[in-house]
Amino acid sequence: MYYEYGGSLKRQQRKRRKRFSDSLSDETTNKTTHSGSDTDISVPDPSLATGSCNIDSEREEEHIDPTVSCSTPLRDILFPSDLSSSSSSKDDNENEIDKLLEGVNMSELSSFNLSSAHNKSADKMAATEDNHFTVQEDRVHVYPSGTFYGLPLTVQECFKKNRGIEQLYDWQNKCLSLPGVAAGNNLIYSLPTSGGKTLVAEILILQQIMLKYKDVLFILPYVSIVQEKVRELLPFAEELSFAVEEYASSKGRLPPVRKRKKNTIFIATIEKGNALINSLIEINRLDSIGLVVIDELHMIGGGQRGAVLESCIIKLLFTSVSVQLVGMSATLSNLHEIASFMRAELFTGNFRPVELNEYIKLGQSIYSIGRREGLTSGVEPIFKRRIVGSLNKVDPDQLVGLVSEVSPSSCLIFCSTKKNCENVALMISKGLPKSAKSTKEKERRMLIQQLRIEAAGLCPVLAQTLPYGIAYHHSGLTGDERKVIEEGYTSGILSVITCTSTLAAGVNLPARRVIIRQPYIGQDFISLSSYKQMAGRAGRSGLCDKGESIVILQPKDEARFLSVLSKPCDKCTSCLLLDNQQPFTSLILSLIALKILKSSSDISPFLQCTLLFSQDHDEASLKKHCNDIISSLTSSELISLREEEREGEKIQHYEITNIGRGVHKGCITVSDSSSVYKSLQTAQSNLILTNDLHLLTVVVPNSLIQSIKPDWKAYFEKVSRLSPDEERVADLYNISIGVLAGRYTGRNTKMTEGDMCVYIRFYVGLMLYSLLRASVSTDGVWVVASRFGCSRGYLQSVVQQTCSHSSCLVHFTEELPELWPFKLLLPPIVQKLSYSVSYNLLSLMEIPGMKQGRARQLVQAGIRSPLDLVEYSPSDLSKLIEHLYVGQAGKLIKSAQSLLAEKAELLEDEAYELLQKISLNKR
Ligand SMILES: Nc1ncnc2c1ncn2[C@@H]1O[C@H](COP(=O)(O)OP(=O)(O)OP(=O)(O)O)[C@@H](O)[C@H]1O
Repeated sequence: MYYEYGGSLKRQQRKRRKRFSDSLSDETTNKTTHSGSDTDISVPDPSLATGSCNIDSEREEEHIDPTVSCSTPLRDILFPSDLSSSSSSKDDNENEIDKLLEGVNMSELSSFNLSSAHNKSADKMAATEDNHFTVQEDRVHVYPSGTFYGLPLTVQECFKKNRGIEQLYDWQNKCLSLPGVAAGNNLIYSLPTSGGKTLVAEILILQQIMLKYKDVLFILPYVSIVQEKVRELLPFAEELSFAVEEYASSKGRLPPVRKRKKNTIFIATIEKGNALINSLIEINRLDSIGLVVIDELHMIGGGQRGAVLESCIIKLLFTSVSVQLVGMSATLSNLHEIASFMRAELFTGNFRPVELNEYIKLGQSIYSIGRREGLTSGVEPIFKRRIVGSLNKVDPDQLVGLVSEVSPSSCLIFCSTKKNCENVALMISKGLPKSAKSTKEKERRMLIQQLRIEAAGLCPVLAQTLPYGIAYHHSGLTGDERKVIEEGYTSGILSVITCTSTLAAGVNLPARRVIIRQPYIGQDFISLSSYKQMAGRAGRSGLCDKGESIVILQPKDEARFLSVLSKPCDKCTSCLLLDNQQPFTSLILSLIALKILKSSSDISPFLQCTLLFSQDHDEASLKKHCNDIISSLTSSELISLREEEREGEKIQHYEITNIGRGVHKGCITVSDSSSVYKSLQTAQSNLILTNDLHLLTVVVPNSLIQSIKPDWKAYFEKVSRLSPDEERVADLYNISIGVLAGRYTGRNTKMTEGDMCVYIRFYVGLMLYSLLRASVSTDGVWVVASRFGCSRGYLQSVVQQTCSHSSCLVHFTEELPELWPFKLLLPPIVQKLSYSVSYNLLSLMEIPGMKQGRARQLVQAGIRSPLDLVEYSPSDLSKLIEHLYVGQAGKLIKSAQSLLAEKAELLEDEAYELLQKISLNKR
């Protein structure tokens, strides 16, 4: 079935024209009453609507639609072009709209591939293979002149000023000019790493925020990337007057407070994004979201997290609210399948602004990865050159030579293990000539100082490598250490980073040369998508004019590596049926809780919204899975059923129970639900609150218990030194010092699986407890990690996971009145854990970019809160705080100011929302 671009465009034009006309008549007939309660000022606001100017007229000035006449001075500033003087009459506006929507022919898009899987405006329909195909698109959407893709020219200025971007790449322009994209259809686009995909998403986001006045959800895969994106968008938010909110780790309010004056970009991890969508569906506010952007869409095939992402998309497809979905990826092979699932237009290309040359190194020779003339399939090495210098025992891969060749340009070296990263960093620093230390000597000394102060310590390996401009980077380092190293590398103080594969996906650090030391990640052979992620870090526009990647191969790995390269990228398959269909079970429970899946008659349309269905098409077997799940949810009392007979057919109606709602709200796995409930019930009848040890042991997530191997010696020693109050907690869990001694000495190793879980739970509880007690000292995390025989980064990740689980338990217990004490006791635990600092630092740690060491220095100088901090000028603060440079001081003060302004605005918005509810109730 061919997708009629022209035909559908006409329909969209008519629809859109109607929308614009409606909004125009609203504008002209009732200037003060807008649809949507957030802009309805018919409700009096005694506290805010005083004075000559009311809040909503301010809002109108801030959000100007270029297609609508407006006489405010701000419009003239934002749209200096002829548009600002367009007539306000409805007919003229309709003509203007016609002009905006008119498509014109364009030359062939030979290097791009466009297809459409589904027209978003069409009714929900079964996604079948023949719904999509590739077409040569011959029409483009033309944006009004004097605008930047429909946006005010200030947006263009912002990109120039903050990113140095003068002009869009040809593909970016073509993608944004697709009529379907401009009309709000779903979109998937796939280009190589560094192709500039994010910019397209950002322009689409700004169009929603500034032209359609909708909020946007931007889903990114990792906490670090979310935080980086928040930092990147803050200057835009300030200049263009929108809000940016972080939804990662313990941050992000559910449901979000509705803002009156601004629209918001919620930047979220997959899990938080899903929770945000749930919360908005629950309060009937999903329509405040106009667009959901998903970066690294291939994550959909990535196990449990992939299943959460798929569930999130399914909810958006299955609700009646229309939200535009945009997904991007560099490594998706079954794009058509995913596009069919997401009912999305597809745009693919091979553009890379900076050339990437890919090599392999075998022995002393470098080969280009290529296709020799006449070769019909696969790739093969083409000899390029020999590396000068002999192989030696210390540096058998000639890494020192490979790094020196590009020095002082940047180089990333991917290693298969964390230990290997440290060893390679040390080896290279020893192999370089002493003179290498003289480059950027002062800056490197300052960086070392920064690690000591802000990240609370300097590890012996980094102490040796940093003077040479080399660092290692992996999950064993604390978040603060990683941040300092990343900043050092981005600013050019460091030129070499040895890292594990997580850096390729989790941090945006480009390099002139990327070296992959072995084609392995841990024990596993490298996959094509991991290779592409790593190699793709080489060469970024603005950084260098070309990039190179070199994979070091041993002869035994050569054939296997070349075969990986010649295969297509990994296929993304649905993960809903993994782990005994747990994700599918959670999704169904969630849909019932959200009242989207109400009865057995909704099953079929729901299934057709799943990736499972797009990939499998076997509705009968999927229905069977659903029915099994419904039965198991009923027998575990998470839902209840009511049967009805309609026209001779039996219909089952689904109803969520209290515990079911708790499980859904707390994002608890259904299989864990009864054990979580029981453990809270048991704990409640014996709560020990004379210290935090009991509560901390209660909130340890089951998933952690399965992955931790205790250091039995440390465990034994710790338990032997417990205070009487702490011993009472150990007794509650039946922790025996004799058993611990047996494990430690290797004599008594027998233990049931259940007992082992209890012992590990208490062990993790002790780790967290020790950390909170040690947090009064600067190096708490270092001391506790070494005491428990783990890395400080790992300890932080244990804290992070426990924090997330504790937040889940708070939501779980909120729905269960019988577990009321936890609703009150857990939030302070989450807060303490999330920063792992003593109470007196908590307020300062809320400032974005604040590191623990710096917060301690500030408190010692009498600055205890963001409010105290904003009293200072950058130069005074710099004089007061040792090793804080004026620039850094200025940044901290600015962050504190933004935080306070944000909090004040939030309070205002909350008050307004409350007043609005009161006044509605009175009517
Ligand atoms: N039109 C442009 N002109 C100049 N630089 C650009 C342009 N578009 C993007 N860039 C820059 O190119 C770099 C890579 O862009 P971006 O991060 O968007 O790529 P990507 O395709 O999203 O890569 P990845 O798959 O690694 O996330 C960034 O530094 C970005 O600012």
